[in-house]
Amino acid sequence: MTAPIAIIGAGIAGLSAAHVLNTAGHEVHLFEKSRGSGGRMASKRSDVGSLDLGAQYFTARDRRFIDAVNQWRAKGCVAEWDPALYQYRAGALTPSQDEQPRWVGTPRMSAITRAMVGDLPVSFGCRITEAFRGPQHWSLQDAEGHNHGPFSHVIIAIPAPQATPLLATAPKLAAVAAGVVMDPTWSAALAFKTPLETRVEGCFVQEGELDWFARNRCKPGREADYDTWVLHGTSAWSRAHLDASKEQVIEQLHGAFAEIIGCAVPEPAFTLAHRWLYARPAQSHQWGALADADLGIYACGDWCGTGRVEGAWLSGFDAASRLLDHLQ
Ligand SMILES: Cc1cc2nc3c(=O)[nH]c(=O)nc-3n(C[C@H](O)[C@H](O)[C@H](O)COP(=O)(O)OP(=O)(O)OC[C@H]3O[C@@H](n4cnc5c(N)ncnc54)[C@H](O)[C@@H]3O)c2cc1C
Ligand SMILES: NC(=O)C1=CN([C@@H]2O[C@H](COP(=O)(O)OP(=O)(O)OC[C@H]3O[C@@H](n4cnc5c(N)ncnc54)[C@H](OP(=O)(O)O)[C@@H]3O)[C@@H](O)[C@H]2O)CC=C1
Repeated sequence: MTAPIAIIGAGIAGLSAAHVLNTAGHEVHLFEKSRGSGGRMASKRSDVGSLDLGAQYFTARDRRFIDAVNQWRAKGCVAEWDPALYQYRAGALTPSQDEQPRWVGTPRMSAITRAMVGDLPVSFGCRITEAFRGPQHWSLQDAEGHNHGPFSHVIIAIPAPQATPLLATAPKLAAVAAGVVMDPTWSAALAFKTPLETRVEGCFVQEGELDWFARNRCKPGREADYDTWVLHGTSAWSRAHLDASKEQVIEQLHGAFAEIIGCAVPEPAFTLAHRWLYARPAQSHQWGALADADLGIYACGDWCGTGRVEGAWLSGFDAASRLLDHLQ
């Protein structure tokens, strides 16, 4: 019997790879350090409903990804989001509608990876710390010292700085991953009992602390008891405030939002902040995925491509396709 393929990371890249391999008849096993799937597409359940603190929406430009999005739409876990878009630049907030289709998971962003997991075997709450290559097979060690294996191949689908130590057996791949810089993003959520008197539903911000903010509850399927907003700091601001307290971050981003939004902003009934240490690669790459076919180890994730949801999905697809090619 052939040993299964190990996939480390149950974000969209790891699950995209798992789907390709599973469809081709291969047994896979996923390892995920968190309690649920999704990674940076996860949603936070809170007293004011679930909040998309990471990815806000995604676009689909590649035909293969468009096909996947259409399948998710048919299953009901994705819907189009057509917000009233604005931009803020040179001190002015102006409408900035465009024709670009934008997609979100429904009823929350995490619904997509939840559907992708389906019946696949996943070990949740299991952080892999080492990957060893024996004479024939791979084995993995987790943070509690447990061993997992044997596996025929390993796909590492986690952010580059976290992937680097797991690629120690393949020094060339490790060196490439080590050279990838990933920028942080501070995310804050505010919830108001009384809706803010504004038409804005999403805003690209081109100056100051903020990069983007959106009215979370206007996305399809979201709970609507509170008027919920998600605010993202720029990479530069987030890096400069990496060690700030959550209270300081909420205060500053709330203040910046109140300056821009152009209506009265009362004290929020609920707030939270989340720091994404490895939010996005500082620059795009065109690697697709990294592979050492002789060893049977692969690395993928948004950092191998465009640094977005589509890029992560395509990278997982590419890693799995290369593995299948190498098996032939
Ligand atoms: C604040 C923010 C806003 C964003 N906005 C958008 C947007 O609007 N549109 C867009 O297209 N993209 C956006 N992105 C980017 C998008 O979310 C990512 O490109 C994409 O989700 C990355 O997917 P991934 O599978 O490569 O990585 P991840 O989602 O990071 O998945 C990796 C998974 O591996 C797990 N893991 C890590 N280390 C280990 C380990 N050692 N062992 C086991 N498991 C491990 C993690 O818990 C995680 O679940 C945003 C990202 C952030 C942070
Ligand atoms: N914060 C993070 O860590 C992080 C944020 N990411 C953001 O994800 C979206 C997705 O990018 P994508 O290319 O899929 O979407 P768009 O085509 O909607 O946006 C791309 C950039 O183009 C500018 N833009 C697009 N539409 C408009 C508009 N109607 N009015 C004004 N500007 C628009 C905008 O860039 P600038 O603010 O002008 O620099 C968009 O950012 C995207 O927002 C990323 O920033 C991805 C990964 C991590």
